[in-house]
Amino acid sequence: MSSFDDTSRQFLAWLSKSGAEVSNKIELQDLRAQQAGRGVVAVQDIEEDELLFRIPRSSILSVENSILSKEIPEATFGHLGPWLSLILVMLYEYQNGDASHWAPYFRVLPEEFNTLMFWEDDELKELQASAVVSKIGKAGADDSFLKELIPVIQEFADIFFSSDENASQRANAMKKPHNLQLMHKMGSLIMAYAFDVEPAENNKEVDEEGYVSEDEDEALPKGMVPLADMLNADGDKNNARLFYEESSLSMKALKPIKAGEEIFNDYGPLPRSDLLRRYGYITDNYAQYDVVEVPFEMVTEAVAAEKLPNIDERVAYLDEQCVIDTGYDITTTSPFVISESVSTELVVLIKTLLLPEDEFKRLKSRGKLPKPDNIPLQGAQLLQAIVKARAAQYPTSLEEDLHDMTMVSSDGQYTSPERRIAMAKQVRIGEKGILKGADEALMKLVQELGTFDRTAKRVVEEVNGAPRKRQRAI
Ligand SMILES: C[S@@+](CC[C@H](N)C(=O)[O-])C[C@H]1O[C@@H](n2cnc3c(N)ncnc32)[C@H](O)[C@@H]1O
Repeated sequence: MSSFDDTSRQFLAWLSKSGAEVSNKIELQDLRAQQAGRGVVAVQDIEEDELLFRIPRSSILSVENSILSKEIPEATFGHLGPWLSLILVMLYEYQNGDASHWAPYFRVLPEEFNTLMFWEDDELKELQASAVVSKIGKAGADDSFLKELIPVIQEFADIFFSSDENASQRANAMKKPHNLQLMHKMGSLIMAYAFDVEPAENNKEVDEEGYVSEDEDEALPKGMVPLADMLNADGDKNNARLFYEESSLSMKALKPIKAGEEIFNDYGPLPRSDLLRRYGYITDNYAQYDVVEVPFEMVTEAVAAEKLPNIDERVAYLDEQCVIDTGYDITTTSPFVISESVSTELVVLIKTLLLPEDEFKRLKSRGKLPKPDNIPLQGAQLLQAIVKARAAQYPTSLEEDLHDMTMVSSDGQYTSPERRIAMAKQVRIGEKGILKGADEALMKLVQELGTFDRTAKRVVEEVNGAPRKRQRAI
């Protein structure tokens, strides 16, 4: 048995000693040949709703369960927030080595990551103009480690380093690059592995009609749930879900699963760019969620070229109406249909900026906005100019990328530059494909709107799409 399998076995033994129940119809398998680390696979047929495993709440690696939370004031954790609090606890448990209750769990967690946080600059460059590059947030994370997390470790050094006589030096050394890197690793583990853990007791107030009050600001505590986080995900292949019970968390089958099939969780409908940022892998099954973000500035730049009147007043009004955002999404649909692919806000923004002055004043006086359908000729032209400008931000064309296509190979090193570059290329090909589809459809629409006649009406409806069902108030 390889040491990889040995580590899995020891982890499972630790888990059942901690009170977990694991069905003998599943196995934790070595999926490294598919570059997927470990994964959970059915070894016998499983029925819908069948229990796959049950993990006691006490096995969750969380702030609540760590002894650190008995030693450090609650207010300190409150101040740090769920994310940094869990990083603090994980650092503490990790540096405790074999003395930590979660030592066998740490041994199955990865040490190497393909998430964008760990990419070299020349690897990130391969993502070209993808908006995801600006969302990695490495500098921001470093800043919170230095300004928020390390001061807590320094303040409670004796507790954190369990009365080591060098505790304060060790706390000061947390600023060193290798320790900041360790914090990033813990942060990446949380991003790719942790669950938002629903509390055992539902303390939410129930109103007279029996509805539970939802406080949107109330962030659920994060927790690392052993084994539940060994499930991979692959787009729509989700076939299991974690259910929160009073003293345990149960993973159950959502549908019948055949022996030999992998058991998949649901990481959400993420575009491949975000999947790469948060989870460090991509599969074709996420291509359906790809998206291109058009920055707001790109819209104002295109509008500036049109020399339209009174832009500032209109932008201020649109801001009041919550239409102004940092960016707007264009998504993938085949064929491209404006009403489904272009963000409603972007269409409303363009239509408002193009309104004749008296029409704008009339809508504004009634606190209304134009409908997000039936974009006029000038709007379609403007949108096409924006799409072209966005595509021009990528230094290579879609055709060049497709000509020199490197597939994401499952051979070789997991974190090799070749693998990362191939994944980046897939992301940018997806984004350029969306822009190409949008450009072609808008070109058709512009031509038809330019020479509008009865037959053209059909084409216009095809590309514009049917009127939106749920529209913003007008
Ligand atoms: C919650 S963990 C799942 C367990 C993980 N495979 C392991 O060995 O620790 C999420 C990580 O698993 C990997 N992963 C998940 N689904 C995958 C898939 N379909 N293909 C390849 N890797 C996948 C990615 O590295 C991701 O960051």
